[in-house]
Amino acid sequence: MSDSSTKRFPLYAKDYELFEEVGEGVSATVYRARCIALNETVAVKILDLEKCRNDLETIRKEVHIMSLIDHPNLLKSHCSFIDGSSLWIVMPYMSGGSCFHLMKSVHPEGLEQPIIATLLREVLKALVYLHRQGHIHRDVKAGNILIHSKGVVKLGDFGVSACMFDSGDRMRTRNTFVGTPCWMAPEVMQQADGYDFKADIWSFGITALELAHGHAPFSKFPPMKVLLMTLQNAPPRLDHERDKKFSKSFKELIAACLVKDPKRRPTSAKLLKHPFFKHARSTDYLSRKILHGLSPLGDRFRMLKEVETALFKDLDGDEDKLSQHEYMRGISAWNFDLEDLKRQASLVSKIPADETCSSEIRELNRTRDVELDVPKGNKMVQRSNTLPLESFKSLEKDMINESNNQLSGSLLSSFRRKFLPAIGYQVGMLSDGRNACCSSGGAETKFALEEPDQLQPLVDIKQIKKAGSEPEKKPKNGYTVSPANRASCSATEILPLLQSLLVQNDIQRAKVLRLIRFFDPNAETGNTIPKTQGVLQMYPSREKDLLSQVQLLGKSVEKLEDELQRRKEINSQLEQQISSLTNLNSIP
Ligand SMILES: Nc1ncnc2c1ncn2[C@@H]1O[C@H](COP(=O)(O)OP(=O)(O)OP(=O)(O)O)[C@@H](O)[C@H]1O
Repeated sequence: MSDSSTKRFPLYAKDYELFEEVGEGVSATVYRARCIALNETVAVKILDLEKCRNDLETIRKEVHIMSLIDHPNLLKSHCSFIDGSSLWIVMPYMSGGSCFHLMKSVHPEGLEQPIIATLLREVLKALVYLHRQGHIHRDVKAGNILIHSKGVVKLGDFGVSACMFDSGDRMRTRNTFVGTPCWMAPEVMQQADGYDFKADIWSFGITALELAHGHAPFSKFPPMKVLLMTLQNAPPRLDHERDKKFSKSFKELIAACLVKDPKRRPTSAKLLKHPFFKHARSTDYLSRKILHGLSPLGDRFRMLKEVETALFKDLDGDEDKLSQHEYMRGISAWNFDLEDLKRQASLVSKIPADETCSSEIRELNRTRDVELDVPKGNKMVQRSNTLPLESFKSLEKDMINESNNQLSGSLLSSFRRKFLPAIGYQVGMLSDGRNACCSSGGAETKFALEEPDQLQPLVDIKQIKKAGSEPEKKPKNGYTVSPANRASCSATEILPLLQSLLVQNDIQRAKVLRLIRFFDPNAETGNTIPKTQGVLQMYPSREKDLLSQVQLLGKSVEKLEDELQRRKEINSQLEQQISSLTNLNSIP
């Protein structure tokens, strides 16, 4: 790689010749390209700002960090600029691609120890530098470790990084729920106050396991399950039997990183001195061992995309498949809406603390505040009915899978929401036309539109699994309590969940009405929800973009109406079951 630090890269799209696609993120596509004036091969990451999931500040930050960093193991941008409605980031071309893609295409079972040690050492050097500069990367994973044909390793993607020295709003983003769940540290999931560099050390440990096995721990599970498993299970490890080929020092390195209490994790600088890195070799070794003989990055990327398309042809409605799909693509789209998450969790646990709440329910509510295997002093272990962990802990294991599926589904909805164009973007930034990116950050005019997906109900007890050997019968609505189950399920366990279902219709309804009022503050909503067509007809002269938003919204309202109907049916069945359970419970 030639030293490009002194070169001036042009700031116009016409000065670059784009070739094949070599990578893809949520809102960006990466191309191999040539800078015509300098006759240099580069990578150009093009973000479609109209489709962008991030707000301008986030993008501005990524570009800013990429232009400022100066370390051989960090992917620095040559330049960036806006072309039409796209942001172009020009950077060194890493012809080996990412470790994630490398494993997916050539090493599905993972890499050999000396290769892992070499890769991790380089990544760790990048982290030492970043942490010294006060940055937390927050998305360390194989997908963001890029390799050049000469074996040079660089950590990229600063889309969700945060600065420890930020104040005000920027500081708050340090405490937000971003990253990719499989790699996310427990304290990040729990929104611990002011989590720090050590979050990267956890992700680093997970990345080490990912490189060893070819996939990250829990990668086959949907996001909510990953959250639960990370929080509740013992940290993942290299296995004694399965991972015999790896040294004791590797196992120790992973164990040192994957400690739930961040204070007990080593710093990046200390970790760099770990005996495991004695297994590391030169970067030449990397190029000989893993890059030699590989087909060009574009071909590998195209093949992976074809496999992915064949595997995930029909994603509609299948949340588990969608989850796997996003994992396969290796994207960092999992920046959930935390408020969504809390609201959803509160639906699981929120039990009316008023007269409608029986003493049994109150007792359950009190006893569900179970302390889990999480660092002391953390918010999540405090008594609360609105944070997720208590809620899930309080559910019977048999029930938890079902309700988790529902919750993760909703998180994915949250995730899908990021794809919807932000109207504010189109108005605020793109009308300016060409702008040097670093100076464009102030143009944000995004407004908060509560997206339709947010309205999806969360908690649905699809079924209570059978106890004993009685065959399970699933009625159409998916909820059944067989006589044997009734005997094993206490009313105190079931009633809170049933009650939470009862309040959901009202919540959904209120949200639909709010959305209608958003589009027409004067709308006569009363007790009736107008049909979708009605909403569209209200705005015949609005711009195309707004119309497509309304159409999207309309579809969701229709879905919601169906859902409301379905829930009404479930509710009436549940009421019957509540009364039969109450009767059962009253039998001495
Ligand atoms: N400089 C580069 N050289 C070669 N390939 C690259 C380069 N930068 C990125 N890629 C490829 O493109 C993919 C997407 O890039 P990147 O992760 O920066 O996009 P993103 O939209 O930020 O993704 P994410 O969804 O992970 O946030 C990477 O995983 C990598 O495979």
